[in-house]
Amino acid sequence: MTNTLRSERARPLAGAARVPGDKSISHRALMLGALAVGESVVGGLLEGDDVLHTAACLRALGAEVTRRDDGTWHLFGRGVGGLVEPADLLDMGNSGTGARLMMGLVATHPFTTFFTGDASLRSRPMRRVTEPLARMGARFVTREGGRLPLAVVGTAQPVPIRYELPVASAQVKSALLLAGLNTPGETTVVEPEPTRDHTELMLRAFGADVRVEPTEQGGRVVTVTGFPELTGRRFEVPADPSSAAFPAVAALLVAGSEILLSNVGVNPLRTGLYQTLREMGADILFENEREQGGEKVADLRVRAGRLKGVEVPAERAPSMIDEYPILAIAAACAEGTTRMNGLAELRVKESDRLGAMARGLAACGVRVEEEADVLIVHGTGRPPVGGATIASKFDHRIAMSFLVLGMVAEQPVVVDDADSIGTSFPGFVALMNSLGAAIA
Ligand SMILES: O=C(O)C1=C[C@@H](OP(=O)(O)O)[C@@H](O)[C@H](O)C1
Ligand SMILES: C=C(OP(=O)(O)O)C(=O)O
Repeated sequence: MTNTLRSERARPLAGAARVPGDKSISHRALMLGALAVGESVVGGLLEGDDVLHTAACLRALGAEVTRRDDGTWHLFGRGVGGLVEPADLLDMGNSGTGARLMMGLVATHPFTTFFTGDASLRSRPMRRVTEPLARMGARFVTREGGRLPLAVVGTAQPVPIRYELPVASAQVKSALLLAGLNTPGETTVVEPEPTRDHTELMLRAFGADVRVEPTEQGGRVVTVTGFPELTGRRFEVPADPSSAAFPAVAALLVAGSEILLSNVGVNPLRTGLYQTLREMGADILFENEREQGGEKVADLRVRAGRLKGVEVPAERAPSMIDEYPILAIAAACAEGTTRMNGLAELRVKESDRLGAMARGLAACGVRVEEEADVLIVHGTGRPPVGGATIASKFDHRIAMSFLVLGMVAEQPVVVDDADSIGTSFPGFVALMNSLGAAIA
């Protein structure tokens, strides 16, 4: 049976909440803990399905990964190059990050690994990682289109490469840096625009030598030196700014709201949504800004207010790539037109998010235009009609975005299958309802 959810008009949102741990950082903390020598302890880990799949895969690769009753995760790693051949397929579930980073990890180990995932992940492009990893010496057996299921035949004699990313992707960059750990010499990735740098920051914290230099065109050159001695450490995962986006936008849209979201990661390469919302006139404060384990965090205070449409430049996409669905909801309630540029990558996420937002908003009475890589939303400054049932296509961000729309729309919004929310935001419904939503 599918888990249908219905979101009705909310009362003004009030109170404080802490959204779950950052998904990107959680994957990386487990992976580096599995490569480090000695014990690593991770607090605040996201216990969503995507990250739990990564934990299970690392166990299959020989690392000791356990959860204690106090909620901390304890890892005893195998040392760089010490992973062992898994006895079965690795199922990455719904997770593009898990699949692509893990493929990098095993590509420079001398054994064979078989990867699969759910229907959504099996439709996503993998050539973007197999192509550069093949240059390092790994071989791949893939289906038509280079999609999962696929086999990685890892190389015993990896060669370091310098690779220019054709698309800005933190996942591809990270896959290559992780492959570079068990490779002699220096592995270099050139990114056309800066993307989230959690891998670089965490590699350094675990003891690796990582150099980052700007390019003249505004990109970055990232270099990792092979065979570092990674040492186990304690790590506290901040709350996920991509998850905080849902209660934050809900509080902006429901009149009379004021909420506080604590301990949210505000790495500048992740905060494009908050910058855009401020340009739309939103009242969002980053209070008590501080640093935690090499990452910036803050408490977000959000107050409701009127928003106006804006143009979002394509260069901002990497810093808010997962936030366009919820931004489109804010745009639908704003006064005037919002034009979001440079969205080609949205077509290859858990679903075609550009198409899904355009169709869902139109069904809720919003005037939208969809181009190949542009979404244009015409807001009227009044709440949309709503009243539609949205096909979420097992995409967590589509499901959560339309449940937020239901909180302000004239008529309730129904999401046909909300199980996907557990991939990134377990406890979403309870948290939103504790603030004032009516989702059931
Ligand atoms: O590196 C990461 O943790 C992520 C990178 C982004 O993907 P791309 O690298 O495909 O842009 C993002 O969409 C994903 O949710 C998480
Ligand atoms: C795109 C996302 O994740 P992934 O690529 O890891 O599946 C996301 O969380 O929005």
